[in-house]
Amino acid sequence: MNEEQRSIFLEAFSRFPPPQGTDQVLDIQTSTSTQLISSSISIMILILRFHLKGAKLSYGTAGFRAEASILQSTVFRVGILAALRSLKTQSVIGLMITASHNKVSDNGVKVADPSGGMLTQEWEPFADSIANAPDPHHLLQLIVEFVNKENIPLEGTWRGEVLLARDTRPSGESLLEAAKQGISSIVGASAIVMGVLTTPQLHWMVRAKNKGMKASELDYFEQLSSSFRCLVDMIPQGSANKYVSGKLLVDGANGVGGEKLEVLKKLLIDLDIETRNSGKDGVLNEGVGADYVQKEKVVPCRFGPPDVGTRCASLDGDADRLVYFTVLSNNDGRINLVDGDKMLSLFALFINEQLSILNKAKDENIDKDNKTRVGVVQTAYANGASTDFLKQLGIEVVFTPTGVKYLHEKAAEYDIGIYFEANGHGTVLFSENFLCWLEGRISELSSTTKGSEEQKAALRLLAVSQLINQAVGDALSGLLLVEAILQHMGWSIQKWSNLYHDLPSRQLKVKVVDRTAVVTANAETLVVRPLGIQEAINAETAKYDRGRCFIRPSGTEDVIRVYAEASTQEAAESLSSSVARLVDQFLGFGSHR
Ligand SMILES: CC(=O)N[C@H]1[C@@H](OP(=O)(O)O)O[C@H](CO)[C@@H](O)[C@@H]1O
Ligand SMILES: [Mg+2]
Repeated sequence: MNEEQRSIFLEAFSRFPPPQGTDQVLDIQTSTSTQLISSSISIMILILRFHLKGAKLSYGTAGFRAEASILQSTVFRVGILAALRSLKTQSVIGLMITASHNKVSDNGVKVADPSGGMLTQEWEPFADSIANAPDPHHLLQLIVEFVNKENIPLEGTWRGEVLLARDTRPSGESLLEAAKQGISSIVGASAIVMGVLTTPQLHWMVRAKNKGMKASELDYFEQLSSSFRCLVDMIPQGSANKYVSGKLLVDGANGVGGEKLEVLKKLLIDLDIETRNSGKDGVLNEGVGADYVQKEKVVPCRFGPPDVGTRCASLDGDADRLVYFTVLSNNDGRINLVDGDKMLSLFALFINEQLSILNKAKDENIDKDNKTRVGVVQTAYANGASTDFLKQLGIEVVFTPTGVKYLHEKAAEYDIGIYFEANGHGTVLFSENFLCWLEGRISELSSTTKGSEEQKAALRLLAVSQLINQAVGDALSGLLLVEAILQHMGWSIQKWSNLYHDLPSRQLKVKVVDRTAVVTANAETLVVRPLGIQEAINAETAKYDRGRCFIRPSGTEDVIRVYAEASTQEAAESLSSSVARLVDQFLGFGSHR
C-alpha cells in the first residue's frame, strides 16, 4: 500500500469504522492488483454503510430513478462507476443527481461520458449489476472482475476526476455526499462539487474541460449570451418585426432552470423574459414544467387568460427539455403546443437557409463532393406532419428508438445532425470536420468578400454551433436559438406554429403482467412479439384515415405505451383505445389511461 492509498484508507476508516467481520471479505481480492487490494478495504467499509435496501433498479433510458430515500446506496455505487470510467478513459467524467420531470420526492443519478454525452451503453450492464449487487462481497467482486476485464489502470498518475452536480430537489445534498464517497473510494479519485446546475450545464462543463476549454458556469453563460448576441447582430435589416419583440413568458417548472435563466437573463440585452415558477413558492414539476405541458396540453400554474397570444415556453425539472406554447382564447386552460418537432423544423429551416446562401457561390463540381450532409433524427413519437414537412424540405429524416442516447449517436454521423424527441429534448450537432471546413471558409471569405451574405451565413452557422449545446439537449441554449431565429425571420410564434399542422394524436399507458414480453423492431414501429399482435394493430389502423399506431414497453415506467395518430381527434382517441384493448387481450388484464 502506498502512502496516498494509506491515507485514503485511514481517512475513510475514521469516518466509517468497519463492522464486525469485515476482515473475512478481504480473501476475494487476493488475485487482483495491489492497488485494488489496498483501496478495497476502504471501499468495503463504505459499501457496508451504503447498503442497498432491496429495490431492483435499471439504468434504463436516463440513469437510475426511484424514490429518493432508497437511493443512497445506488448513488454511492454510481460514484464508484464514475471514478472507474474516469480512470478507464483518462478523462473527466460527470455525475448528475436529478430525476428530471419526476415528482419532487423522487431522485436519480446519471453519468456523463468524456464527450459530455450519455454514459456509453457498453457500461450499462455493469451499472445495473453493481446497482443490484445484494451484498458487499458481491459488489466488490463485480468491481474487481470489471476492472480486470476492462484493463482499468489503477496504478497510473491519473487518479480520476468526476464533476458532480445536482438539481434543486431537497434530497440532492445528501445524495451528492454519497456520490462523493463512492468516487473517492477508488484509488482516491477527485470529486469536484459544482453545486446546483441544470443537467445540460454539467454535460457542457465535462465536454469543455476535456477539450481544454474554459469550463466554469460563468463561461457557459458567457458562451451562450455572446453567441446569441452574434446571431442577433447579424439579423438582416428590416427583418425583426413587432410580433417577435414582445415579452417571452417562461415556466421554470419550479426547478433549477428558472433559477439559471434569471442569471442568464442579466447578460441578454436583446430579450425581454419574464420567468414564472422559478421555485420560490411552488413545488417542483407540480402542475408545471415541459413534461406536464406537453403531455396534458394545458397551461401550467400561474399562466392564464391574460397571457392569451403571448409567446410562452416551458422547461422541465432539470432544464434539458423545452416546449413552447400559447394560451388559447376560449378560457378552458387549453394551449396550442409548439413541441420538439416544431423546434426541430425551425432549426432545420434556418440551417438549410444559411447553407444555401453559403454554397451559392461555390463551384458546382466542388459542391458535389463537399455537399454538407444534414440529417434529422426523430423517434416514432414524432408527429407524422412534422416528418412530411421535413421530407418536403428535402432533408434526410431517420428514426431511432426512444431515448436521446440513440438519437444523439445517430445525429453525430452527419456534418450537421439535428435531433429532437417530440417532448422537447434535442439539439443540433456539428461535426469537427464541418466546423474545420466552416472556419476555413470564414477566413477565405474575410479576405475576399468581407461583409458579404456568404460570410454572414458562415458566421451564423458558427454562432449556432457555439450557442446550441454540443453535449446534450439543453432548454436554455435551445430557447436562445429559437428566439434568435424567430427574430431573424421576423416571425411570431403563430407564424412558426403554422409551418405545418400537427395530426391529432393520443397516447395511452397500459399496465400489463410483463412488459418485457413486447419486443419491437424497426425503431419501435413494429412488434415482433407476441406473435399476431402486429397484424391485429395493422387491421385496426387500416380503419382510420391517416391512421398510424404503435406500441412499445416504456423504459422508465412499468407500462406499455400506445401512440395513435389519425386525421381527427376522435379517430386518434378511438384508434388508441382499440389498440390498448388489444394489448390487454394479448398481454393480460390491465387498465389504461
Ligand atoms: C414517450 C416519451 O415521452 N418517452 C420518454 C420517456 O421514455 P419511456 O421509455 O417512454 O418511458 O422518458 C425518456 C427519458 O426522459 C425520454 O427520453 C422519452 O422520450
Ligand atoms: Mg429532463
